Amino acid sequence: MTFETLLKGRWKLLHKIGQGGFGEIYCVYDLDTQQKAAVKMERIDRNKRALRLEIAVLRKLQNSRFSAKFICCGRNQVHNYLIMELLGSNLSSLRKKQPQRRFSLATTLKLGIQMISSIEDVHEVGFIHRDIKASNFSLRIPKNMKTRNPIKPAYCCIIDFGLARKYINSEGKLREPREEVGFRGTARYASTNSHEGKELSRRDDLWSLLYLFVEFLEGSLPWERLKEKEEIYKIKKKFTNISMCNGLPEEFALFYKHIESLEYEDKPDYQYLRRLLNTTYKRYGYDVNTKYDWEIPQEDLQIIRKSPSVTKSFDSQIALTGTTNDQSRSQGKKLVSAFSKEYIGEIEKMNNIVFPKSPKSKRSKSKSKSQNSQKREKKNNNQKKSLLGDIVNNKDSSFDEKTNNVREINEFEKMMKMINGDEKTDTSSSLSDDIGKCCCVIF
Ligand SMILES: Nc1ncnc2c1ncn2[C@@H]1O[C@H](COP(=O)(O)OP(=O)(O)OP(=O)(O)O)[C@@H](O)[C@H]1O
Repeated sequence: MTFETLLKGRWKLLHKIGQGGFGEIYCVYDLDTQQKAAVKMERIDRNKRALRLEIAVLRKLQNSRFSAKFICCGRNQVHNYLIMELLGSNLSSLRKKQPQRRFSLATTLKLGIQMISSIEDVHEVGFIHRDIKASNFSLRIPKNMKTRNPIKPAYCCIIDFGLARKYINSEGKLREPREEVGFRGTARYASTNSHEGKELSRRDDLWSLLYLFVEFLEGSLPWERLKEKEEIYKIKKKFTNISMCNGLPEEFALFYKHIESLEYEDKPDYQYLRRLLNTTYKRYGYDVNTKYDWEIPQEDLQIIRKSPSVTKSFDSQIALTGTTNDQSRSQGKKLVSAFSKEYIGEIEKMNNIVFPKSPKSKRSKSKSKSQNSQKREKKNNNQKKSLLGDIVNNKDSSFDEKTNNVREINEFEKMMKMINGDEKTDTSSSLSDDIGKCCCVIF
């Protein structure tokens, strides 16, 4: 290492825990208190300096439950550095470790409520974060939550203020928006205002948060595979409307409506947004005992891992928590991922490409069938099964008498041909496959 490994003669550098565009994060050991901490280091010779701003914001946030504790800052020959409370995993890496890379509804809501509060606290001290994304939220290590202070520190903390901007002046008044502003933030989560070079305000942090919720619940964002800002913008623009909340509990649409109604100067109603998530949480039967996904034992997680959508994750939570509320169960069924399918099609169209279909998309396709069509399919399959039974038992029965469905007749004729050896059996449409499908539906 090119820098001294003992900072201020007290903090010993242990190992690297993070790397971002602005600096490197290391775990350090405090020789005085024998506690671990985190240090963010920024090279002095860097053109862009962000650490100073970061330190300023972090210091202002010291009364917030949702911020890492500031310890000290300093500088050596090579680096400026900030020493702060050591936090745990960030939400991006946690999500990626979950089955299908998504959080359950319960975990999303629990985190979401804290994330709203953490953003509110940043706004309260006069800054907009401008880079809201999952890797900028980290969990507090549980032992750091023990405190004599009556206000218990929160579990989820907001970090990284390198792109923050003051939106109020020294008199506490809103700063005039600039005419033209360069893009700020991370393309995947940036609001459309940011793509359009507009001055960002409090509402834009919440737009990014809404994208994050969709990503948490769906496992990805519709523009996930796009790299170019302009392309991401085109898709966002097309779909940044209420339909992005399709398949999510209706409170997310209300969340959407609220932030959509906000102008540059408006203060968001954070309390209302928290209440929305809290209402969803209760409506689905979750309570204080509902665990975060990473607290659920591996064997129980297997149930969730098998599930193709949020609906199933939700059902698994019910199974795990023992809640048998029929109403909330049926509401949970509404949580289907119509959203992603719609977007993937659009991205393919715009870019003239076809993404390989994953098993998941096939599953969600079948899942999106309405109950009626599922019933119809079951009835048809029953007919098919009884017909097959008739064939096997050599009963004299004509398919026309059983059903008028032309598709079924075609399938039946195909089967007859195969039985009579007129048509080659292939893996895509074999009689055994058809029988297999019938069995799947019936058993
Ligand atoms: N106090 C902390 N304790 C533990 N880990 C931390 C701490 N601060 C940051 N990290 C980890 O380091 C990663 C990068 O930190 P941070 O986002 O502050 O750096 P950055 O250079 O601004 O990153 P980016 O360019 O991605 O915005 C975080 O995602 C987090 O996992």
